[in-house]
Amino acid sequence: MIKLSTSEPGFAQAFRELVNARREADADVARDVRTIVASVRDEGDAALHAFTRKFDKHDLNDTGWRIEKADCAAALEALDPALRDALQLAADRITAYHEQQKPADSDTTDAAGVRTGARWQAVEAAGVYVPGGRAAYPSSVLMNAIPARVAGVDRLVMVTPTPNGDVNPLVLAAAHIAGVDEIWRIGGAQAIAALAYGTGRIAAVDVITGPGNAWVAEAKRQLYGVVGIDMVAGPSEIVVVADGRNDPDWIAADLLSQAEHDPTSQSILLTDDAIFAGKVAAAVDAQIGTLATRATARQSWDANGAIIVTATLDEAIPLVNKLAPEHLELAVDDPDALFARVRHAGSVFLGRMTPEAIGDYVAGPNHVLPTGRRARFASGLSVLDFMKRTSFLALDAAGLAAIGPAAVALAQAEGLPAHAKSVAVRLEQNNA
Ligand SMILES: NC(=O)c1ccc[n+]([C@@H]2O[C@H](COP(=O)([O-])OP(=O)(O)OC[C@H]3O[C@@H](n4cnc5c(N)ncnc54)[C@H](O)[C@@H]3O)[C@@H](O)[C@H]2O)c1
Ligand SMILES: N[C@H](CO)Cc1c[nH]c[nH+]1
Ligand SMILES: [Zn+2]
Repeated sequence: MIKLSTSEPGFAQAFRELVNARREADADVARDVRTIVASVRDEGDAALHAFTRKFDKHDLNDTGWRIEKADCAAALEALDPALRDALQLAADRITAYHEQQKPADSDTTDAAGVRTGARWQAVEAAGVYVPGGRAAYPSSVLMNAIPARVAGVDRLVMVTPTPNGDVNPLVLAAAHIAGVDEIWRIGGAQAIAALAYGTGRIAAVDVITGPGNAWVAEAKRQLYGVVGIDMVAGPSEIVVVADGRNDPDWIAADLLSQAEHDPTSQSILLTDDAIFAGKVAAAVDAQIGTLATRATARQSWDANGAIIVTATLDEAIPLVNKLAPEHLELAVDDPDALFARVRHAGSVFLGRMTPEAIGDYVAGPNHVLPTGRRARFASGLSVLDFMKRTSFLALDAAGLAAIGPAAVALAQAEGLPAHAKSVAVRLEQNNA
């Protein structure tokens, strides 16, 4: 963990280095992903079989390639009732939030008599990636699959690695609640390539969504264009802006909640209180050893964690905008005052009683969010990621007479006579 203070002379340079540090795909990951993607494209299921044996340590021919719907129904049935209720509460809240995102079609006729509009439709097939390497993510099943269902996707395919052949029943139960159609026991870059190109067993999809580690994120990036993607959602991140009136233990827990995801995760505290900063650092060290995930959290905190002391909390916000974090907590009395000045963040958690983890599971907004400063230009997963828009237009003779001559003039100026003619012939007939 690095400690910085805006009052120190070397701050600008040190902060630049923090912002520009590459935690995700390095050159080796990009190269390895290219090899994996090419193998799956050329060898299909044989490559999936080999990579699954290598990375997930099981033989798909023994464990089975697919998880059947009946297994998911049985997993839900067998679930501890409290967990079943928790999953259902999460699913209901996520559904309600995402229902509000459904876009409206438009169809208007303007003053020139020209009818224009747009019609939204779901993609036919969507593939959702549910991480499963270090931890199983039933919550990510709901966060991916529910928006797809709300959008109206016809075929919803889920891929998730099952390391050593072990299946997490909660993941299956969540898939049942969310209405997933197909589940394949594959992960990593090979799973993304299989969804993009299709293999003998797995039919290709139109869009792939979901978070994952560096190999998953890089595969999505490389395959964008062959297939649609939501965004690049890699290792988790959190920035907490907190004043000295917070309980250091609470803030330390918030920082560790994202550090425990991945050694390349990043947790950063910004505070205007140097004494509080020291207390949080001590609380992180005290708590880390108590976590079952301590090895991962320790690596993440040591390598990528930061505590930055600012002169005022106002001074923290431009720094937040440079970091463009996946998650931003504003643990202050008047979070809206700071929030008004936040331009770049995937999701913002307002006030002392809104820990980021509540958004990971049950609040309703999506937890699949842009990482690696991509919140500058990307947004969290939504119903729109599973839909596309077709525009349409209709003119009658009067409408064409009103705007056609301008089209002819522009076509001629572009040196495209066939364009000009296709409009002009109709205008001439109108005038005849
Ligand atoms: N941004 C978000 O919205 C969000 C949400 C949830 C989770 N996450 C992130 O998802 C990630 C989950 O990572 P995970 O590892 O637990 O699961 P994962 O499913 O993303 O990755 C596991 C797969 O990675 C591949 N892999 C592992 N080592 C490899 C290597 N050396 N070479 C090639 N491929 C390799 C394997 O194929 C394996 O199946 C974490 O980084 C977490 O922070 C992000
Ligand atoms: N924090 C992750 C997104 O970065 C999502 C998640 C799932 N489970 C726990 N957390
Ligand atoms: Zn999380």
